[in-house]
Amino acid sequence: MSHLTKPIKFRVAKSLYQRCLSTAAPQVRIYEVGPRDGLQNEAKFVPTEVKIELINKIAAAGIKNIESASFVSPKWVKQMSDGVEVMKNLPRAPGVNYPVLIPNLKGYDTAKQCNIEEVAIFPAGSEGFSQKNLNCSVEEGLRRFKLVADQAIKDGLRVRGYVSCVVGCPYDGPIRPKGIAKITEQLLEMGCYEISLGDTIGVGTAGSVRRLMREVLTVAKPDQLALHFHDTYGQALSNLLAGLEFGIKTVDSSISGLGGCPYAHGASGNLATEDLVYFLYGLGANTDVDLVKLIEAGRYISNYLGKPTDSKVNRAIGDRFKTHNDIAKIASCDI
Ligand SMILES: CC(C)(COP(=O)([O-])OP(=O)([O-])OC[C@H]1O[C@@H](n2cnc3c(N)ncnc32)[C@H](O)[C@@H]1OP(=O)([O-])[O-])[C@@H](O)C(=O)NCCC(=O)NCCSC(=O)C[C@@](C)(O)CC(=O)[O-]
Repeated sequence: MSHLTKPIKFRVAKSLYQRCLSTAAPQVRIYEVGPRDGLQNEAKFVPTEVKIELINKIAAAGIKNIESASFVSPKWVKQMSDGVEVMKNLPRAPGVNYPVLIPNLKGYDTAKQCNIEEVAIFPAGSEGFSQKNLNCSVEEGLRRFKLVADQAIKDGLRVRGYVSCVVGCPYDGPIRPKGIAKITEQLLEMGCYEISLGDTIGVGTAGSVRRLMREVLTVAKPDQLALHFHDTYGQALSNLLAGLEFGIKTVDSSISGLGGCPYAHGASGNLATEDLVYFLYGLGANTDVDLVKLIEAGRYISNYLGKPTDSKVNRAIGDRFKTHNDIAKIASCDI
């Protein structure tokens, strides 16, 4: 039995292991958002070739879903203004999905020229954030996103939906789960195959995530949901554990913990992909991800940006452990 498939000894993780899985190991689908959500907040423009190299390194580590660009207005987010160049020059690895973020039909028409298979639409869960991020009300945002979803589905593309500010909003404060469930339902009705619940400013706790899950699961099945936690208050992993206990199997994360939103000041990066993979190793999950290569990808972008990684695992591993199995052993406390 490999270290990756071995049930671990902590009681909470063992119960999760037993509850979530019918097979030998938990299956968690990782949806990487670093090249988009991670980089969009960087003030200094990251050249197209660096973005492409980062995406290639993440794919080489075994991540199968990598949100690679957005086609938003360059006046609003300049960092993402090279979406066409990224998507036209990006080599596609077999079996890897490269979705892009789309705000409106104009962005969709541009993206459509770039050999894309999946788009993500992103209404806000609060009025204040919708006005700042999309320059329109939640209702108007949903109307525009429906136009995008209708067209994408007609063109044979997959559509993913985000709801942002699912727990708290930097402008409106705490957000009621009922409203988030309603938007989730509307996105499902539009034909989204999955809805990612975004704690955009990272204020959620295991308690607020549980309340949110109970409400949203009245309109969606667990396999129609994904969890997207920013780690501003250091709660992302405990929030994730709370969400996984409801049977959610898709998790968004960002290489090196990069991220933030230009319209949510003070929000930090997403849950780091390296930390997520280490956490999943600990649960005995078979992620098919090579954490050593992932750590290299994280270091590549942190070095380029000239700042320390926000992944605790990347920092802790240092240069001490060189192989996938070494790290898996530490994560399962089996040394
Ligand atoms: C929605 C808009 C476009 C409205 O922006 P607007 O200014 O209201 O748009 P408009 O329709 O009035 O058009 C104004 C100008 O923008 C142009 N324009 C309009 N659309 C596009 C486009 N797609 N691509 C290129 N150009 C565009 C349009 O052609 C026009 O050009 P002009 O005639 O002045 O020369 C703008 O507010 C926008 O781009 N917002 C996106 C902001 C953003 O990217 N935020 C970060 C992503 S969301 C996020 O991070 C949260 C998430 C998803 O990760 C979940 C979580 O973390 O929880």
